[in-house]
Amino acid sequence: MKLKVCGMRDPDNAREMVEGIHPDWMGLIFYPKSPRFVDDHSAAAIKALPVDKVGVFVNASLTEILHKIVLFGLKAVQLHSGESVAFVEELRQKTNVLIFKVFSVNEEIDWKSMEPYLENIDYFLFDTFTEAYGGSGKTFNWEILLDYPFEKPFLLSGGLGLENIAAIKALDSKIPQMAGVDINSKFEMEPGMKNLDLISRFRRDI
Ligand SMILES: O=C(O)c1ccccc1N[C@@H]1O[C@H](COP(=O)(O)O)[C@@H](O)[C@H]1O
Repeated sequence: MKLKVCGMRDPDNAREMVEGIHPDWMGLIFYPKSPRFVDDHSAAAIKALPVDKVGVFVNASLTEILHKIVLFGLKAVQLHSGESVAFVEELRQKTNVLIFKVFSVNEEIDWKSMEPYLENIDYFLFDTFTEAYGGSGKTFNWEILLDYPFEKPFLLSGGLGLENIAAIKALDSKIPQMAGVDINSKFEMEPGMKNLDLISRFRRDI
């Protein structure tokens, strides 16, 4: 199962995380209203670390996303708001990084509305709905995902913690398209500062 550790912004904490955990991806949140917002100075320091970086964007312009991809050597972008199909298509044409399209889950998922994105993205990512866009620390009802109708792989997110390991593995065994997990606020000492001991335990047991 792939592992994305999101919301890193302290270069020392990020380096220790990469050296100790070797995640598949590290997420950098470029949304100024997030308590995990990474400024350009810190992102530049993190750029050199040997891990694939995912830029997380909320209501960002195409120009901003393309600029950050080049500036920080991003390998993927996570589109965490209501980006249109046309927006994603244009992004796909202008860059070759992986695209994760987020769908925030409230009570239900409208599978039909996801279909037009299929040809221009690499992963769907399911997160718990929150007015703050992400980082809620809450899980959603994963039963909904048992009806997942596409071949496209997806990542599970939203409030994942050590207490969810057994349930994550059970879900993973039932849905072949589930490619990995995205962890964030449940592994923090404070917003943006990860507890590496907790992440190691998660990595070991997942
Ligand atoms: O973490 C944030 O502050 C955040 C803000 C805006 C958009 C995305 C954000 N984080 C993403 O939220 C999910 C779930 O996080 P959590 O486990 O519930 O804390 C994760 O994908 C982060 O990338």
